[in-house]
Amino acid sequence: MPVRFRGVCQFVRRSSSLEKIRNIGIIAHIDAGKTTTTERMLYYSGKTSRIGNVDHGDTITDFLPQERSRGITIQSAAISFDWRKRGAINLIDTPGHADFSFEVIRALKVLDGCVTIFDAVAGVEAQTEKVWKMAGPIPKVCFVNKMDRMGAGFSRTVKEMMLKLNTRVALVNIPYFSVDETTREQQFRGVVDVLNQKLITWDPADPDKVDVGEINAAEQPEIHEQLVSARSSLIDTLGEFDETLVESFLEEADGDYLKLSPSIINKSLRQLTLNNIVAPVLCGASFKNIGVQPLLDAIVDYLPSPVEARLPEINKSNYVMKYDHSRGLVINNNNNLCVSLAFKVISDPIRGLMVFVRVYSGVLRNGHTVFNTTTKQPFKIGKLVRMNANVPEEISLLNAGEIGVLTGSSIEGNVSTGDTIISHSMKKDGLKSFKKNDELTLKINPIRIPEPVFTVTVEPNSLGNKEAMEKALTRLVIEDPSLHITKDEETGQTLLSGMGELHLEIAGDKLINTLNADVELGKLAVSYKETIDSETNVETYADDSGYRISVSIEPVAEDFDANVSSSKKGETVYSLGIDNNYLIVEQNPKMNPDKEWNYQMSYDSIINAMVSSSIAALQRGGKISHLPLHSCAIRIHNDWAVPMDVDKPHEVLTITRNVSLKILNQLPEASYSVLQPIMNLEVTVTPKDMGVVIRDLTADHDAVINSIDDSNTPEQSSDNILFSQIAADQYLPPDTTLKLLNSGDENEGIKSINAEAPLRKMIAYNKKLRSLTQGRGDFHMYFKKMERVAPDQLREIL
Ligand SMILES: Nc1nc2c(ncn2[C@@H]2O[C@H](COP(=O)(O)OP(=O)(O)OP(=O)(O)O)[C@@H](O)[C@H]2O)c(=O)[nH]1
Repeated sequence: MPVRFRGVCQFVRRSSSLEKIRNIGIIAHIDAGKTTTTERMLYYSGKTSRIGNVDHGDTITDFLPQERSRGITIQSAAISFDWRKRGAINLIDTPGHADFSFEVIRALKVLDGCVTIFDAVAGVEAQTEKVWKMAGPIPKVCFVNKMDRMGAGFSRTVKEMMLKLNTRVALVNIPYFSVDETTREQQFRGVVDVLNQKLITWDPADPDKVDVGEINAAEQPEIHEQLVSARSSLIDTLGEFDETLVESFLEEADGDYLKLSPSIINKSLRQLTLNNIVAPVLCGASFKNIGVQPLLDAIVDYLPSPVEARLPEINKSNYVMKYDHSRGLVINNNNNLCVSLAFKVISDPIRGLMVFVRVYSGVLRNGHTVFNTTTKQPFKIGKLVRMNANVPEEISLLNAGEIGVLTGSSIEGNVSTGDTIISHSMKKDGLKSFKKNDELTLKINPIRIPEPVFTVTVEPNSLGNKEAMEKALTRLVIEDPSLHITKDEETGQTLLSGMGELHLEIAGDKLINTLNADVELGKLAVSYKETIDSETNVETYADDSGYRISVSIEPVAEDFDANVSSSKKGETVYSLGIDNNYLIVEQNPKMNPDKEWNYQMSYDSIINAMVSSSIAALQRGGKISHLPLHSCAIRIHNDWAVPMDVDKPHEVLTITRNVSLKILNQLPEASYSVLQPIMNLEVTVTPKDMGVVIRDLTADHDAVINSIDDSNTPEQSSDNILFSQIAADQYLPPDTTLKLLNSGDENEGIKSINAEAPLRKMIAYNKKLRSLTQGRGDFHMYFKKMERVAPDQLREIL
């Protein structure tokens, strides 16, 4: 499929002032319309000359063959475009399927704002709730999409937003319907612009025809009444938090809701959105090309520029971080300190390794030598590019606040997802100007990797293929760190673990068809783990050459937070990356890297050796079934020491590993437990199917039912009593086409069953639900926690 970007030269993008840049993501439940909306944004911005369609497999951002054939987004795609000279938007279209949540997590790490899309028929769906929570304090604009569908409910969806997402809303526009002359049915035609008091309608036959008209109170009394109510409600909401707006309302507008100027409302709404106090809401039907231009305006009007975004979380509490309007973020008062985060790595068959980075401070330049503070290695940047989905555009530099890609053979093996990169903004080889134990140890807090719950065995089809298989697997994990490779110590088999059935299916497909590995994948199995229930002994290794390492291992809680614990005086906690495992190093005053360091080995290489050996020891597994250990912390006590004259960390690695294995072995089998993944389920069914589905869930799937809600009216909890009151006070226009398709039949009053169940009981449940409900039921499942397996179930599992 030829790429259809408009314009001849895509290689020069005007450098935009920082205030105009918007680094945003589109997040939502699967199928809400993220890719369809992105495609319209590209078209209306002038970036493309034709509108692609998800259902025809020809959109810009879903460019992987698997995405095009399945009609779903699998990986986040980044694209940059300008909007009416007002904004330079860097947009990441994220996947909605729960199995690809890591793609959303890593995109959110580098984004300043997001657009959350809602399906107006389905309302606030399970994965939308999840990604909304994941986005946390990131400012959000909401878009109620698919307003053209039968059963769409704008107000019902907005009410759900308040109740399920506990957010205050500000209706920027509300839907406009008119009667179709041939069918005599109400049809979604456009929106009422609440701020500018205009009626905006789109021509269904021509995507470029938009009509902006006045609203005449005498001729359109109903619409006018809705406009007055919506505007009053909007101003009242903003007024609760913004005294300046109230003053303008009383003095300049004489208390008349229609007189307050759009610019004053906009300014107030922008500030409250940036502070995450309210979420602006708009509506449309992207598929019908309705409502996308106002959404683009809202992105520029309400979402932050890189000089207004929240500050990155770094490991240096003593560093000052300040925004400068021309330079962007300045860290540690050093204008030349360029700090970037690698948030995504892909290997392209033509261009080789490509590393997506977000520059937080300073300027990242082509050809400069940079320092990876995670691996402690310097390397040279080859080319810098900006990606337009899968089409690169060469650039010479990236300013603070921008997102781009590092390419070239010199980056190969030097940078992975989550690494922090430091460089000098002006000098090519300027690393010497940074202090070894200061700027060069600065790290942006790591990207959280979610728990893998499913595993498959991967076997080479012939022994000669083993090396190629391992190489391909390493490549796979470099691109997607939510996939994990481990070895079964007993059978010697290679295991590939991931977040769900689809995740592993796609990974297997990529391994065989893209990375050309000649392998066989085994049957899907649940990832079980073991943990320890009590602390081990403290075991000390000491010898005459100067090594002294005392180790003990302790269980940690499921919600253990390494960052919080690290702030405890006298110890540093290092996450081991997977399985909620950690290394805790107690400070030895005699071995302080911040003071004079006279050792041949660097402090970091000692810690790296301890981390590697801790991972190896915990992977060796527990005593019940040699399953990898989970929720454990290896503690290095404060008497540790290494010889001054040894320059390789090999001994540290061996000693830590052997001592850890010894103390784990001393622990009796009764002190070990097996853990299994427990999943949250949300099953949506018609009342007719509810009985049979609940019976099946409890009898056959060991599910515990937590609640049964009307799918669109969340259960009342103490958390949302406040928001129930807020929802009751919020003006919401009548839902014009609320009637469901086939209304009057059993589809009315869809119920949502919220339950939890062990993952091992839920394999292939989708297929079973479809057969139980003749295809009417829908189901979503995501990881909740690891839970100890009761002794009577152990035999069944093992
Ligand atoms: N009727 C209607 N259908 C829409 C609209 N927007 C999207 N769709 C359809 O909804 C389906 C899903 O659209 P996508 O854009 O792929 O949704 P998505 O949120 O990107 O999906 P994932 O990335 O896979 O999570 C497709 O069949 C679209 O044609 C809309 O405004 N109206």
